[in-house]
Order: sequence, then structure tokens, then C-alpha cells
Amino acid sequence: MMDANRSTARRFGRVLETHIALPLFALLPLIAIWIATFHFIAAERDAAIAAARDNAREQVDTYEAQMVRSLTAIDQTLKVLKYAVEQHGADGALDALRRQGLLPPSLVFVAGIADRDGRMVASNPPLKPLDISRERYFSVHRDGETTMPAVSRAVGDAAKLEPHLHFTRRINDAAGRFAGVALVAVDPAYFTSAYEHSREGELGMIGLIGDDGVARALRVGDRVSWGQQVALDRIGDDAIDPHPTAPDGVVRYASVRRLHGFPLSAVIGLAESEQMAQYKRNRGKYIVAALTGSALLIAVVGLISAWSWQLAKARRRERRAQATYAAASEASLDAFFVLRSVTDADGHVTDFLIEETNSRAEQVTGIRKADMLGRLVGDMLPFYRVNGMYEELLSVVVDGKAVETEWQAATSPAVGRWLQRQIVPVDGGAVVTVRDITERKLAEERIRHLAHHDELTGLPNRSLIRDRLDQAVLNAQRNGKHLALAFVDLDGFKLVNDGLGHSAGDELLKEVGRRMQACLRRNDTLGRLGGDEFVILLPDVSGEPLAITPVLEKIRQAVTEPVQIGDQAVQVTCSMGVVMYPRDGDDPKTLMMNADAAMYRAKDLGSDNFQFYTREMNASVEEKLMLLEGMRKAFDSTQAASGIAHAPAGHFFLMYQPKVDLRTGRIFGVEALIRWRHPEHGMVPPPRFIGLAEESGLIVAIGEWVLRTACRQARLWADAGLDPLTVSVNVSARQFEEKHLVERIAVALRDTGLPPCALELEVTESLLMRDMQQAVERMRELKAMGVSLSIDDFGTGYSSLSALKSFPISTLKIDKSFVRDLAHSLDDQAIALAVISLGHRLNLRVIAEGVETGEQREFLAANECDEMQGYLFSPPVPAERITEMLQAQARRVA
Ligand SMILES: Nc1nc2c(ncn2[C@@H]2O[C@@H]3COP(=O)(O)O[C@H]4[C@@H](O)[C@H](n5cnc6c(=O)[nH]c(N)nc65)O[C@@H]4COP(=O)(O)O[C@H]3[C@H]2O)c(=O)[nH]1
Repeated sequence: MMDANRSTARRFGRVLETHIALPLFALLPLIAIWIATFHFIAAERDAAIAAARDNAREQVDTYEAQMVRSLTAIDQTLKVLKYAVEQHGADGALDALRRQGLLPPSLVFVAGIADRDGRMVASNPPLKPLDISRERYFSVHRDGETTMPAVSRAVGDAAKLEPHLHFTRRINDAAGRFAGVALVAVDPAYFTSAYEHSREGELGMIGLIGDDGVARALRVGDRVSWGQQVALDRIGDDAIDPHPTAPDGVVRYASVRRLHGFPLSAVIGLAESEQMAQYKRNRGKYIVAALTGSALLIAVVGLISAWSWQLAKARRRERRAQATYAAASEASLDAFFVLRSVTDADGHVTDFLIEETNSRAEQVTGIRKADMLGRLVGDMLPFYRVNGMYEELLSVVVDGKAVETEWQAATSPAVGRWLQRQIVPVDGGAVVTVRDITERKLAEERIRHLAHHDELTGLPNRSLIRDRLDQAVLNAQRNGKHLALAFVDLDGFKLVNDGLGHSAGDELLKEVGRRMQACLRRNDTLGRLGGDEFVILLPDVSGEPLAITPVLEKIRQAVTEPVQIGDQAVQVTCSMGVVMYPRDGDDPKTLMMNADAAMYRAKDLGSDNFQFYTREMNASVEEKLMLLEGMRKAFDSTQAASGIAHAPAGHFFLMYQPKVDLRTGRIFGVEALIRWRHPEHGMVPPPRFIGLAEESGLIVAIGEWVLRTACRQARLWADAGLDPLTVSVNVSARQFEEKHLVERIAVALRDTGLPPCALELEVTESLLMRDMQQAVERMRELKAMGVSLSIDDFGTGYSSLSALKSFPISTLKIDKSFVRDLAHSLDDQAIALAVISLGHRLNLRVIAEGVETGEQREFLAANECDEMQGYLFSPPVPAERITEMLQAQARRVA
């Protein structure tokens, strides 16, 4: 209902708008103009008609009077002629009248006398002989007396060729008998000479019409005619209606007067076109004036309406825009303020007045909208003169350029929130929009943090470290200072990660990160490159490596402290490679490369230490490349020359180290150990190239070659009838994890014909811990095949006892690092004893490697270690030497 009312009101309001109302109102004067015009025209026409009628009447009256006078004079002449004839006879009548001066002027009138036979007997002026006996009027006169004279039609005759009218009267003799006719001949033009152009116009008609309806004289303009038939009955006395009239059919206001005493009527006709000409001219003028007035009115109204329509349209558009803007700004998440500049007497802007705002602005300012409108910003927010906002507004208003600023609010209710204001100049002021961008800022901050930090530890990541290093190098360059960069790699982390799971690994990394961080100063950077690799940047150090040794040692020790993860305490160490700027490189890339090299050197040197970079380290990187290339070549040529007992330089070959039963002293097996004689560098020890082969993946192919060669050799020994031997082959992690390991071993055994029980695979403790479940499955398959397994280097890793229980192994090997100081180190003794008793408790045989001295052997034997291998008995030797040993042993037994 309300809506309907509102829309009606709106429609009504629209009607009242000038561009609609004005044309409507303009119709009134327009109609008035035309009513008045037609009224004037009608009045004019009536007046013109009335004037025409009056004219016609007046003129016919005048004409009538003239004609009566002329005709009476003619009739008088006739009567005089008649009397004279009766008195003097036809011959003397004219002379008598001439004498008396009673004859009419002969120029205009011809007075004549005809005898009873119709012959013209006398005339003035004298005429040629004329006979009128056949004229109608003659017979009329002959046949009887008439009261009025007869008037002939205009005729031309023998006496006078030009047509003329005969006015006649009967002449009687003394006895009253017909004696002839008195005649006056008159030119018809005589009766129309009263025609005046000024009165009758060019088309006016004036004339005498006989009672027979035939015109005796008729003049239109200058032309005089006669003889036409004129319908007198249509011409009334009052010339009421104009109608077509003789002789030309022109429409005339005509009026007729019957002439008393004559068989004639006087007729006046005034041409309607001439009588109404003035009226018509005036009518044209009125219409032109009305048209001009209307056109002017329409033009003015049209212009005003168009202008008003444009104005209304613009206003409507503005209103709609304002409504849309108001709705949009109300719904907007941005606060907005429409500010009008307030100026002083000199025209300088001194403050800004709030003209419009929205509800969001209430939330941002904490001030009600009603309290803001109409107030000066300076009164409402006094601090705006000190926080730069006023200057900004001023510059926008003065320069006419929009500005955008982000700031953190320092006052409530938005205190602490990030806001963005945009000031846009408008006519007479500015519009300020304020947006809360806190969420965006936080998200940006978070993205920035994520982009530059490691998610797990929250430490700077590679890109941020690189940034800081770049910055630190630049600073050091500029200020002539030094900086140190250390690459830290955790030793044994993989074991924890693989053995205890990734979350344990993650915990360990976080804890180690925290500890290292605790050892550093605030402007040092600790970052994580990924995996178990960390980086430490000490941006401001003295150029002396010794000066940073304490902090490095502190870090090393902090890392080494056991870490409690769940119910288990784990321990890792770290290897650090350290470089100094500018000593070890003058750009970030070189520094990082060299720190990496130094870190690898620390690893090579047995881990749990830090190494300062030296030039030689890079050489070892080159050496690695050289070794890799050499290994590839060596492997190819070894393959090609397979079967040659003593391999030439550049080939791989195997040496065998006997394994001896500690109780009996008999050789019961051998360990196959690979050897590589480099063509230029001579013998390359396995620790130098096995890791590289592992890294490059070459170990899989090399390992298979070792396996097949060792099996073939064992088969040769068996075939030679020597004591049964078990050949042990080292299997590296990469090899062990290789998909087809079990098949490859089966094929090698089948190809060489070696019984599976004669083969033992040595795997390292750390290898098994990488993926315990898969490792156990593999071992079970191998055991099912008949191949035995032993754990190499036992005691160096983190094998849990429960894990060890589930491994299907037959032998535990005590690492030579524990055997080395067995005679003196109580710790090593304890470890050896623990391994022996653990092995025995799990029904495993225990073998000690690296036995070099009798003391070591005694200790091991005394503590029930089962087997041993080491230089004490024999270093690794070629196969032939083993053959000899076995033969000697056989001989001893025999
Ligand atoms: N100090 C000392 N050392 C002794 C003594 N007796 C034997 N050794 C050395 O101890 C290492 C025993 O091998 P490992 O622990 O399996 O350690 C091996 C093994 O892990 C790896 N390796 C050797 N050959 C192969 C192979 O064919 N395949 C794989 N995957 N690894 C191999 O290289 C390591 C080193 O091999 P080698 O240099 O041949 O070094 C051998 C051997 O020469 C001793 O009384 N005192």
C-alpha cells in the first residue's frame, strides 16, 4: 500500500516536473492563440460579407436611381416624339422638336419615327432607310396600346451597324389608330457608364436586364456586353448569398432593382473574390501571425522543456548515483568520509568539514555518525594534525592527486589494527576511504614468513639465509669486516628418523635447532637448509678462526647432549664446515660451496667435529669427480676382463680375509673385500670410493660383480676339495634396498653353483634401521633361501634390542673401533662384552673384526667370543693365498 502511494506520489511529482508541466500549460496559450485567430478571422469574414452585401445594395440603389433618371429621359423623348408626330405629322415632328430644342443629343441618342408599316421615315441624326416592321416591339405597338415603352434587345441593323437598344412607344393618329412608332436608339454602353473601377472592381458587374431575362447592357470591368440570359429570380434584392453570375460565371454578391415604368431591372454584382480580398489577406496575416506565435511558443517551450528534461535527467541520474553510492557505501566494508575544505579569509584551507560518512566509519572512529556530520575533523580528531593526515589531505586538495597510505592505528577503537586510507580529491574537498587491512597484513606477514622460514623449526630457510648472507657480505665488504658461515650436518639423524619414525626425527630437529639457537647471539642467524642440514651465519666476527672456535664447540656439545623423544633418549652428533669471509671466498656462492666442502671433510674425518675450510678441500671435491669417472671406467674394464685372476691396473678385484674360529683356530670362512688399483693413483682404499659408488648408484652394479666373483671363487675352493668355507660379501644400503636383490642373489648362486649356505651377507646396522620392516622381510626371504646374514659394525648404530630380536640373522660383528683399544679401554671392553652376551642370548654367533694383537684375541676368547678376523691372523689376501692357507690347514688336520 505504502509502495503504491509512494509510486503515485513519484508519478505525480514527475508530472510536475517542468519538462512535462510546461508543455501541458503551454497548450493553453496555444489554444487561446488559435481560438482568437479563428475568432478574428470569422469576425473579419462576417464583416467583409456584410460590407459586400451593403456595397451591392448601396450600389444597386445608386445605379437604379441613375437608370431611372436616364430611362425617364429617354421615355420623355419618346413621349415628346409621339406628341410631335401627332401634332405635326411624321415629317415635321423632328424639325418642330429641333426648333424647340427638345431633341436629345444626336451623339448619344438617335431619335426616329417609323410609319405604320415599320419604315423609318425620319430620324435625328438621319439614318439609312430602315424597316422595323419585323421587330417584335413593332408588332407589340401595332397590336395595342402599352403603358410603358418597349425596349428591344441590342441589335445592329441597316441604319446602324453597332448594336444598340431601341426604346419605342406607339404613335396613334388622330383617330387613335396605330400610326407608327417613336424610337430612341441608344448604345448599350450608355447604361453602364456608371461603372467605376474603384467601386465595382475589375470583376464587378453592372447592367440592365430585360423582363425577358436577357441582358440589354452588361459591363464587367471595361467590357460591355449584351444578349446574355440572366436568371433574375436567383438575384434577390439583398445580395445575401454570392453565386456564379453571367456573363462569366464569377461568384458575385448580386443585387437587383426592378425599374418602375420600364420592362427592365438594374443589376449590380460585386465579385466575391474582390470583396473578400482584404478579408482573405487579413486572414492570411492572422494565420501567419498565429503560426508564428505558436511556433515561437512551441520553440520556447520546447527549448525550456528540453533543457528542463536534461536537467531533470541529470538530477535523476545524480539522485540515482547518490542512492547507489549511499547504498554501496553503507554496505561497504570501508569507512568513508566526504570532506569539504574549510578556508580562511585568504582562501587557505584550514580544516575539513565532514559532510557525509557511513556506518562503517562509526566502527573505525568509535564516533556516532550523527556526531560526525557537520563537524570539523580538527575538532573531532585533534591528533590528525600531528600524525600526518592533515598534511596529506591538504596536499591532495592542493595538488589534486589521490594518495594512498597504510598505517597502524595508535588510538582506540582500532588500536593496533592495520588501516589503509585512500584520499581522492573532489570538487571543494576530498573523499577519504579507510579500510581495515589487518587480515591482509597478517596473511602477507604469514606468507612472507612461510616463504622465508622453515615450517618445522620456524628457522630461516634457504632463501632467507641466502638473503641474509648476501646482506652480511655486502655489509662486511662495505665496512671491511669479517663474517663466518658454518654448515652443520647431523650425524646419525637418519637412523633416528628411519628407526623411530618421522615425528621423532622432527622432534629431534626442533630440539637441536633450539639448542643451537640458544648458543648464538641475537644478530647471528641459524637456518635450516633442509633435512638434517643447518646453517649458522655469524655476521660480525674477527678475522681469526680461533675466535669463533668456542661458539662452534658450544654448539657441537649442545647437539651431542641426549634428546628425550617419548620414552627414548637419542643422541646425535654434528659435523660442521666453517668458512670465513673474505678469507675463504668473497661472494656468498663461494662461501656456501666451501662451507659444504668443509662440512664433508668433517664427516670424512669421523663426524662430531668442525672443520675450517682449506683449499685442499675443494681439491677433494674435484677428486670425487675424478674418482667417480675412474670408477666407471674401472667397472667397465673389469666387466670386460672378468675371470682374470690378477686384475691389471684400472680394474676392480677382490681380496679375501680369513675368518677364524676362536676356539679351534680354524679358517671357517672368508670376507670378500673389494680393491681398486687406480692407473695413476695406485690402490684406492674402499672407504674412499664405496661411499661415492653408493651416492652415484654405481654400487648396485659393482656389488653384483663382487657377489658373483666371490661366489665363483668359493665354488672353486669347494671344487678343489678344500675345507668347506662360508664367503661373506658386504651389501651396501643402496644394494640392499634394490628391488631385485633376492633374485639377483638366487641367480648368482645358481649360475656359480654355490650352495646358499656357503654365502653370508654382511649388512650394516644403520642399513637395517632405514626401513626396518622391509629389511626384515628381505632378510627372511634370504634366510628362507638358505643364505645367512650378519650385522656388520654392531654397536655403532642405534639398533634397539627389540628390533635386533626380529632380525633373522646368524652373526653379530663387533666393530673394529671397539676392538682397537680393547686391551686398555674399559668402555670398549664393556661394549664388546655386551655385544657378546647379547648375541649369545639371541642365539647368534659373535665375531670380532680388526683383531690385531694377541691381547685382543685373549680377551675375546676368554669372554667367549666365537670368531675373529684381523691382521693378527691375516690381512685381506688374494684368493690363491686363501687356497694355500686352506691347503696348509688341511695338512695340519691330517
Ligand atoms: N685396522 C684394521 N683393519 C682391519 C683389520 N683386519 C681387517 N681390517 C680391515 O677392516 C675392514 C673390514 O671390512 P668392513 O668392516 O666390512 O669395512 C669395509 C666395508 O664396509 C667396505 N667394503 C669393502 N669391500 C666391500 C664390498 O665389496 N662391498 C661393499 N659394499 N663394501 C665393501 O669397505 C670397508 C673397508 O674395507 P677395507 O679397507 O678392505 O677394510 C677392511 C679390512 O681390510 C685389522 O686387524 N685392523
